[in-house]
Amino acid sequence: MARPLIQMALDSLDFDQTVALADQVAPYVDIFEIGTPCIKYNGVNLVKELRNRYPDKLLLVDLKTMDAGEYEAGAFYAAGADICTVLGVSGLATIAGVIKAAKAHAAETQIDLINVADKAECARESVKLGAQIVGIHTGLDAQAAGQTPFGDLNDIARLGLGVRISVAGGIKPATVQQVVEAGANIIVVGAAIYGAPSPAEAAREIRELVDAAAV
Ligand SMILES: O=C([C@H](O)CO)[C@H](O)[C@H](O)COP(=O)(O)O
Repeated sequence: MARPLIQMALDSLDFDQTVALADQVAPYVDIFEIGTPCIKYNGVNLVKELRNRYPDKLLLVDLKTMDAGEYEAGAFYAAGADICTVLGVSGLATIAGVIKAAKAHAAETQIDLINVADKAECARESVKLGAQIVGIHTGLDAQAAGQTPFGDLNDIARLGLGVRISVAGGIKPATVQQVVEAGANIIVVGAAIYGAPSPAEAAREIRELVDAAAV
């Protein structure tokens, strides 16, 4: 099995805390995600800072774009994003716009299936348009209401779409093996790392568990 990637969700609003957290966990993660609240608060300057600091890491900007796809995402790809996210619920025109912006910068697009009613159909159509990553995502509010991403991950993995599948939504050490075995190629972890007494130690543990599960 190919080694799944670990994506660190940087969900603080504070610019300096975000950069400091990235520095702590960098040895153990493959992708830095600038989370949606964080990118809204800090904008392209944070993309540029992390790009300059970590030229060799993948950088995902969790825009969750809902409209004006090409226009909104273009600025973030230009600032150094490798991947931007667009909401599946935005519709195919917006998704196509983000994909167009990504192609212009030799970058990638992730569809976020959060709150999409027919996730299989949305994933299929998005992949046809050229999206490279399908994101299964139980957001923070849905998590607080007791939801998890595991059922959706199994359903989407079974489709065999031939693109990478990302999973997000409360992933922690106890659930890493389950999501790797279900076919996730990108494991997103936020609170389980940034909320731990030692984020670096928590990230190291996740790295070991992901690598062990993928053998
Ligand atoms: O995308 C996220 C959320 O919607 C806020 O933007 C989180 O980054 C994602 O859910 C991962 O964080 P955890 O669920 O805390 O692991």
